Amino acid sequence: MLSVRQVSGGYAGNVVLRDISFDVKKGELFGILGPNGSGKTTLLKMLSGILPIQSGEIMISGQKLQLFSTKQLAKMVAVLSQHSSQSFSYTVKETVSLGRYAHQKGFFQTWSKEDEDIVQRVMNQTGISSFKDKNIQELSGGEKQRVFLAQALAQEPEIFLLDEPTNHLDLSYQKELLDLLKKWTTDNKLTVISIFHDLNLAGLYCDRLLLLDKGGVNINHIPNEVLREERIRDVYHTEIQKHPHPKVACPQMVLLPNSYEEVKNIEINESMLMIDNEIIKLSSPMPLRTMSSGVMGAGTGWYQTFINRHVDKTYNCSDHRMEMALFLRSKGIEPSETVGMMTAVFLEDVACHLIKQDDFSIFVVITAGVGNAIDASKSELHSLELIPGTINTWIFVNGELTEEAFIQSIMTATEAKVKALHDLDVLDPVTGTLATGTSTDSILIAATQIGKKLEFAGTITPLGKLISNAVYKCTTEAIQKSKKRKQI
Ligand SMILES: Nc1ncnc2c1ncn2[C@@H]1O[C@H](COP(=O)(O)OP(=O)(O)OP(=O)(O)O)[C@@H](O)[C@H]1O
Repeated sequence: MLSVRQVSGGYAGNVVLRDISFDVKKGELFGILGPNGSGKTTLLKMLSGILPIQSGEIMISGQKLQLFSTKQLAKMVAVLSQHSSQSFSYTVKETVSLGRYAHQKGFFQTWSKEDEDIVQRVMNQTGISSFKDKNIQELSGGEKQRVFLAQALAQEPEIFLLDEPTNHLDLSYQKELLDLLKKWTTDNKLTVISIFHDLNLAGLYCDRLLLLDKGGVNINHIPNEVLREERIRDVYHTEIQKHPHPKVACPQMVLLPNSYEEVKNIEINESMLMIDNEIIKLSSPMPLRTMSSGVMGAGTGWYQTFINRHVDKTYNCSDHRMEMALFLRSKGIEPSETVGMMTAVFLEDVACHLIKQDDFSIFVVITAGVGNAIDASKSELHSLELIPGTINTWIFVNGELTEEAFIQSIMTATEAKVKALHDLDVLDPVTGTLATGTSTDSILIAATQIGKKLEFAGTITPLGKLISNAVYKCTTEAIQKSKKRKQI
């Protein structure tokens, strides 16, 4: 659809862009990124024909941009610039209707039913019909932005060029505008080329991204390749971290504020633990990064309070999450800031252990009942009935874990737990074979994310060795305590 070949140019005496080449396919949503002054707006001006290029070639549908007449270009290419809002004193509908100019035919240009229908439709789509008779000067920045968007859409262009279209728009209109553009690219094969400052919106909506740096192309690729931590850090000169979006397969970047570096080193240890008949509670002085399978706070997150709650063997509740949330609230604990687990084990039989290395440490807290023990290799022989007896494993790491290390910590802890069960000869009551766990075990890995960077947690790594050691010891001790209680 659009082809840019070795284009250079800028302003009198100031070459801003050098040797830019890229192609945009019909129906693509193509994002242009880059730091302030990298040449994004200059490039967009060149694509729209406002700014002549000094060398190279811009082709639209196989024809050189310079060979289009103004009217032909206006039919083909619509532009929503950053400064569209410096407007004349027209009503909203009049402003939108101006978008039809290039489509009007003959010397006495007449307003057709088609023109009217299109104007009505785009006003509905952009949510501006309700104030169509208002003077545009009376609108807010976001409302004006939507009016100019409607004007551009009324043009029914094949290519739509936008300079930071979400500027001035609140969260819901940002989403609506981009959803609408995306829909137009898929339904009507509209080609959208847009400048973005918000890397996350670009990552969410664009098919491809062009990253400009100091007037040149750094990369032109799919969002996942462009939005790489090292690349964005180098081009934007700022600390940033990449995360997967929780719902869709799109990259997201988060900024790291400077205050993040200033948090003092703290150690999660036994002094933060409180144990009574009802709960084991660990209150951290700051939120910890977690990965867990708790009833509350499952998955990944940041949590400050950790609860292991004793419930009766007969505990049965159709909505145990809701019941747990009510229970926590009754104790003055905020459920949204809490990782919560349940166990029928007597809480005084908990085993905990702090192990230190030179520059990091871990604190492990385990309760273990094995009435529900199961051999994972023969689990198909079990019915779904849940018998009380659960191993709840908490591992607090005073250090900074990578994503790999979080997952490896879970693997290492599980291996150490299985070995403890084997060495204690814990049997699956249904199969009579050695148990590998219980059917309701839960795990929590919680890290301060300050101090020593711990990249890996496999069994042979420094962190893995500590986890293996502490989990094996604590699981063994907790099972022995709970077995002893049963014998009494
Ligand atoms: N009209 C102009 N005349 C001369 N130089 C200009 C003009 N407009 C922009 N420039 C210069 O061209 C360079 C690129 O500007 P441009 O507006 O294209 O950057 P940008 O990437 O869009 O930046 P921003 O993110 O700040 O909008 C800058 O150094 C700027 O000072």
